[in-house]
Amino acid sequence: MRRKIAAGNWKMNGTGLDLAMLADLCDRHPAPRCDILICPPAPLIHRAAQTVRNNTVAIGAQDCHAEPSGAHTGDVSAAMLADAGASAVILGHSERRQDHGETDASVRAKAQAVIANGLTAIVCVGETLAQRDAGDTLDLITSQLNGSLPDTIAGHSNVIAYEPIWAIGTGRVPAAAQIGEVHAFIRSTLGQRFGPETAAAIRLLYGGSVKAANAAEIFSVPDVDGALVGGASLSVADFSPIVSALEASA
Ligand SMILES: O=C[C@H](O)COP(=O)(O)O
Repeated sequence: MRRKIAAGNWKMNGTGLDLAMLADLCDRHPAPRCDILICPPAPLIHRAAQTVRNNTVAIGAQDCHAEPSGAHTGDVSAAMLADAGASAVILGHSERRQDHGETDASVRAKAQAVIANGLTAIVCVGETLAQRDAGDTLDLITSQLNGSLPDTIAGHSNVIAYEPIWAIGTGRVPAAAQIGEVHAFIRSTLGQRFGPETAAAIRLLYGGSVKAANAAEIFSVPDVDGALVGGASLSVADFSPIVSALEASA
């Protein structure tokens, strides 16, 4: 049975003042029936991990370098993130693919580093509106999965987030049937490459304008094991109801 995940991606938002939200979140979900993960900006990871220490919320990062150390100014390694208290790393988010030219190959190298350091890799895939309108969604997802995932993975150490780019921060959400089609396709594609047992263990998250108002419907879709939430993860008032909706579906 896959344990569901409510993951928050703060993106480039938040300062130390915003960490109070984490204590509130822990208080509101003292014994959650799903994993709860918050990925703040890198400078906040250590303090965030201290804030939630021994509690119900895990802390993750939004990116890392593929190398363990060296002359890579401004970058941080997976080992450094683990040392700071992170237990997961988001990789290949469309904003990083767009803003920093990240490729499937670089995402794959980062995923290998993350898994080698005992962290959970959350690998993001998803199409643009033009790709969807052209009928290319499933081909694009296939090539992103093939290129971004290492050859050797364990189900429990990998999460895939399906984030249609046109749904991110726009308030537009695919129909439940569209989400279900892509998630079922991802599960089947993973099964062909890694075998049915591993594919059945990998958690598949949906991301893109998830809010309290639409969470229950999204979580009712087969093969949706949780959400990667952007804007609505910045406050307890917005995020806690999403966690509750996921707990209710678990
Ligand atoms: O990583 C999170 C996604 O990009 C979704 O962001 P959003 O919930 O603000 O649409």
